Amino acid sequence: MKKKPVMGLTLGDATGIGSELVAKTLQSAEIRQLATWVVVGDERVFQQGQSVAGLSVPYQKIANIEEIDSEDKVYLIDLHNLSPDTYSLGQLSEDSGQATGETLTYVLKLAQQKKLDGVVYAPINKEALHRGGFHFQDELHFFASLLNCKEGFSEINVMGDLWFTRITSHVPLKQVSSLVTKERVARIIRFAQDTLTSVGFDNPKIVVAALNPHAGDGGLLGTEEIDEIRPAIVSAQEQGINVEGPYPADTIFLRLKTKPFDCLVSMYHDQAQTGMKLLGFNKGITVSGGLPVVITTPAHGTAFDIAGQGISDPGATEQAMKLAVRLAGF
Ligand SMILES: NC(=O)C1=CN([C@@H]2O[C@H](COP(=O)(O)OP(=O)(O)OC[C@H]3O[C@@H](n4cnc5c(N)ncnc54)[C@H](O)[C@@H]3O)[C@@H](O)[C@H]2O)C=CC1
Ligand SMILES: NCC(=O)COP(=O)(O)O
Repeated sequence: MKKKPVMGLTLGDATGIGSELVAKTLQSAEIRQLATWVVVGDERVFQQGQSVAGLSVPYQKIANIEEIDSEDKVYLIDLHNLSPDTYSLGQLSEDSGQATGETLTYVLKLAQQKKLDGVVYAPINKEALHRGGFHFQDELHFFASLLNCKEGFSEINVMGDLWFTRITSHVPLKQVSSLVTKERVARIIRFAQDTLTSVGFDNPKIVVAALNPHAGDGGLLGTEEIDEIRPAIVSAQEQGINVEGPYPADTIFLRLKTKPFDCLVSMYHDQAQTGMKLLGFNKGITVSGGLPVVITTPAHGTAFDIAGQGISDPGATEQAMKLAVRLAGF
């Protein structure tokens, strides 16, 4: 039995803060002893990250995963697919997006073959990934396609003991209302229940946000609560799920302060992400939930405005690494 998991760690979009974050996190002895970390990406990008962070990470370069000879080293698989001469930090690059997609493909295939116990990716840029030739609405759909998953997946955010998931995610706001259906709400409530149970929650308490101002005010301000959300909640309650709502979204974080819910189901991306990120920008994690491979990432993005300055906070990436190890069963 292995004492430590073998975890893939990608550098994210090279134009952002990803390689700097990877260098900073691997500087921590606590993080290094958690797993055998296998950095996958271009060595020159990794070196750029170390230089921006002002530190040097000891690692052993290997040609493939079979060359790992110790649980206690950091390894690098150099894909040699992106030279820092071809992009500028803080500026979107198609080349970098293409390398990001190639790197994630490589690392997910290793995980699919059980040669990695999980994957942590430093922040990527969705637009660059798309322009680089990976035509998916977001990385979750890209991962699902690579792993041959058609349904049953969704983003999950984790902030300490509080979990979040969403009825809609990376879609234009004008599509949200049509996607808030009874079936979808019921499915995501069930997804939240199953996810939290699988990580050890006993009878998790789930709260569901409304879509409209003041939960629609009896239909005056919108009818999705009456027609779609409430019936889905009632149906979930009848199946024994400990779920409440819909509650007005503008005060739902206040409710979380006074009543200890375990999971908030929101209707659209910014509804919960805004509050979640305010709770601790340096702690939030995103999990690609419902896939056969453990995949985590920090909840923040590529931060082009500070790329190359060495001031990025590695806290959320460290949390993503710790959670990935836990989800991998170690
Ligand atoms: N983990 C991932 O792969 C994620 C990727 N993204 C992608 O990142 C790109 C940029 O997204 P934005 O909405 O601009 O959000 P962002 O999170 O990149 O930046 C928002 C603000 O937070 C600051 N910030 C972010 N991370 C920080 C850190 N570790 N330390 C200090 N300050 C930090 C930035 O400087 C900026 O002012 C988009 O393409 C988005 O899709 C967004 C969230 C997660
Ligand atoms: N890459 C994960 C991701 O995009 C999650 O962040 P968010 O866009 O949902 O805030």
